[in-house]
Amino acid sequence: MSDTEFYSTTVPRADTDFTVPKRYSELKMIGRGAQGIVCSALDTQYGVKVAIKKFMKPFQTQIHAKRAFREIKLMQLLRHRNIISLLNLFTPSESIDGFTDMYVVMDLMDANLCRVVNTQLDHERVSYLLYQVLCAIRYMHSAGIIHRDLKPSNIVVKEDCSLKILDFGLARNVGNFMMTPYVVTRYYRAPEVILGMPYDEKVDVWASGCIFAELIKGEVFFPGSDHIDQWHQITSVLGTPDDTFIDRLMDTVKTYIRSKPRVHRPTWEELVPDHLFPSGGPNDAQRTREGRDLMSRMLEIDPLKRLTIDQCLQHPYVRCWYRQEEASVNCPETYNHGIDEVELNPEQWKELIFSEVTE
Ligand SMILES: O=C(Nc1cccc(-c2n[nH]c3ccc(-c4nc[nH]n4)cc23)c1)c1ccco1
Repeated sequence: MSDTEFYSTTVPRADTDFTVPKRYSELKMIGRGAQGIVCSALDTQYGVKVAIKKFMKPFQTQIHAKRAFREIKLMQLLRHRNIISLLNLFTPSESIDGFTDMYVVMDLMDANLCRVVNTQLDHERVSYLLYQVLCAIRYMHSAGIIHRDLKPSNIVVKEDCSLKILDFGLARNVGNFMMTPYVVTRYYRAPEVILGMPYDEKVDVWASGCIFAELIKGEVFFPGSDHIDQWHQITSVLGTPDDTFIDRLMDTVKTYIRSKPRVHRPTWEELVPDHLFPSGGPNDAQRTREGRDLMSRMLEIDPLKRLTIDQCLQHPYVRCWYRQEEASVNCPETYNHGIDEVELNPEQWKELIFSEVTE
């Protein structure tokens, strides 16, 4: 197998050790994801800092295996400055019999967007962060991928305000059933997903709009406690949608919504008043008007009325950042969703993932 020299090191605070090639040193724990533990490290071969994520027995269950395999395939397929990239992939196991752990090496960023949403950001930073989210999502759509689970915890940033999307959301046919103790965050789920309607790329525009509103408001815009409450939050803030949308719903849902008292539609000046936006800059008043306008067109309950990603990128609030190489570049290949539908047993997943890691 590989002629790489490995060494084992216990990472402070992490309840597991990392067995990695000697080129990686100074491992420090930085986070714990649903699939495994993440460390920062120094890649002495290039003199750069990297993030290393350890997947423990990624083939143990169908859900873990499918998600791990999909994540690797997508990181290999998607090459965009606003999407986390795969720098290295390895396992210390010499043979498939001993194969247990897999390690993924990625760009190291400075923080999760969760850490940033409740800080006071000026229009320049807010619009630049939003622009980068839109570029990443547009690029994923060009590869035939709809994220469906975009949220601040899946986004990482650097001091210079550069941003990368961390993961690739949910596979098409996977519901949001997860046995792990992690709570599924639904605050960013589009109305059509909550109401079980057919959905398309517009679901990612909704999520981006929710993240934008959170950056401005400093707190979650639609904090639903569960599925039904998520719908209540949305309608209590935006008002009951008009009949053109409700008529397209399934009868049971239509009856339910019509059974509720109609909520009046507030103005967007009432929803996000000026004082929530950055002020004090020379053209902040103009930027606030542009920002509120874009937000209102992203957070349209009816996906048919909601802006497309390309229309968002052309909006004055973010158009100032527009550059072809990131805002209109397309992924040269489309993702083969067949991978998401394949059902394998743990032994088959183990072989498939091992071959992917060692090829
Ligand atoms: O904490 C620091 N950085 C930090 C903070 C939060 C995320 C990342 C991060 N960068 N790259 C990644 C790739 C994957 C993940 C991931 N988290 C779950 N799953 N995957 C996370 C990252 C990095 C730090 C301290 C000193 C210098 O940086």
